[in-house]
Amino acid sequence: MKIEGIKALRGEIKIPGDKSISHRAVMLGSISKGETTIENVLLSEDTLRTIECFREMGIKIDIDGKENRVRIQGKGIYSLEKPSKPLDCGNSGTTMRLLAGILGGQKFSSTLIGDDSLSKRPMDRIIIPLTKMGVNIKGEENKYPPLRIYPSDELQGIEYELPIASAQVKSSILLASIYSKGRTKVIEKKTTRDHTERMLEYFGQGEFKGKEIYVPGDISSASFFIVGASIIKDSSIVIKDVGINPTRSGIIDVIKAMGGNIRIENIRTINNEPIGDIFVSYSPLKGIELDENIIGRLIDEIPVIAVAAAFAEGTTIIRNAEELKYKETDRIKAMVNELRKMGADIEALSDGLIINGKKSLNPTNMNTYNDHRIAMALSIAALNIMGESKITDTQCVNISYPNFYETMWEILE
Ligand SMILES: O=C(O)C1=C[C@@H](OP(=O)(O)O)[C@@H](O)[C@H](O)C1
Ligand SMILES: C=C(OP(=O)(O)O)C(=O)O
Repeated sequence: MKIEGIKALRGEIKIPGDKSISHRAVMLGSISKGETTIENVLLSEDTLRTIECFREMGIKIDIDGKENRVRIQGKGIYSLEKPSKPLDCGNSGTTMRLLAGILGGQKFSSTLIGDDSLSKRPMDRIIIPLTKMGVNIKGEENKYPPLRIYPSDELQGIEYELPIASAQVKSSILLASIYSKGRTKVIEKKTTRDHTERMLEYFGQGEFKGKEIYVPGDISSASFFIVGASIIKDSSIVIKDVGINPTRSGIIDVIKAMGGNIRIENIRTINNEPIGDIFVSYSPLKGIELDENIIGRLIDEIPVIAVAAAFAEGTTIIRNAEELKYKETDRIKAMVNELRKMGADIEALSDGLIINGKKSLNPTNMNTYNDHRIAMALSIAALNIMGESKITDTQCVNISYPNFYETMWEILE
């Protein structure tokens, strides 16, 4: 992909549906009774993996790609059928970790596999609490995929304090608790996204009934354009219908604290999730130190926050973000390597980054490490650099945002 520096980002855009909410809607729809319709669902490689896994287990799911709509014919929490082959989660950590919670309560054996990247990501974080609940789950070296899950006696609710801030671990436990006897309580010291809690409430207690769901635009996908419009002079954009759940909106707080020009209008709630329109325009940014409690509210936005920091005046410090090492790639290492190629002053910490901003950076050749967030963050940096940058392997944007480049071309001037 060749990207040249541009004058501005201008216009009104709509962002595809939230990835986390789309996964959860497909999962809960598949174990509910009756029809669930999901509007504005994200149809990307990751969410299609979740859909395929439930189809493998006998759930009828119709996809209308033109309308971004999915219809699920659910038959209840015990209606899943034994899959005839391993369930392939591809690149998607959310699919593997959340699905393991549901599969733990089934009366059949199953295996969860993933691609090279997912196969290196830690699963002991779910194996440990699920095992405490009575789930019979095994990983390679007790830690890595494939995960093998065997039927077990009735599961027991647990009280569990999350040792790491992870919505995927929390959600895996909550989904297993649907199949458990007694109460489950998950304690988190640091805020992580609460979409599972909100959606469980929306589907109702006891037996889940099929529902209509509208998925808000993904604030993580919006963040690339929020940063782009903040750093590229003369930019002014509107991003319609974005999810602004407070457990996800750390990016807005950070850009505001850096001196960004950003406001939210038309705030309303749809199926238990807040949504609004985000207005962003260019404003000179200054470096800040991120509060440790905000990290869970913007974990996937750190690569693009690093880009904002690279062009800001002064120093930005990000700590308590060791989790970045366990994503699709080591995102600390990837951002340091690639931003340095552009001439940025950036240093890796064991749990974060220190970035001294510069007025301008240089065009160069960059790698994405096949990580969608790295690809999109670097693309935004390239838009703010005079001359032509080249980025290899940008097809990985299909993991979370298949139309990313189309939208980008649409609004650049
Ligand atoms: O629950 C979710 O949908 C997600 C939680 C986060 O992962 P962790 O729970 O591993 O932090 C995030 O990075 C991922 O993109 C989606
Ligand atoms: C880490 C991510 O997703 P997952 O964990 O589902 O692979 C992400 O989308 O940035």
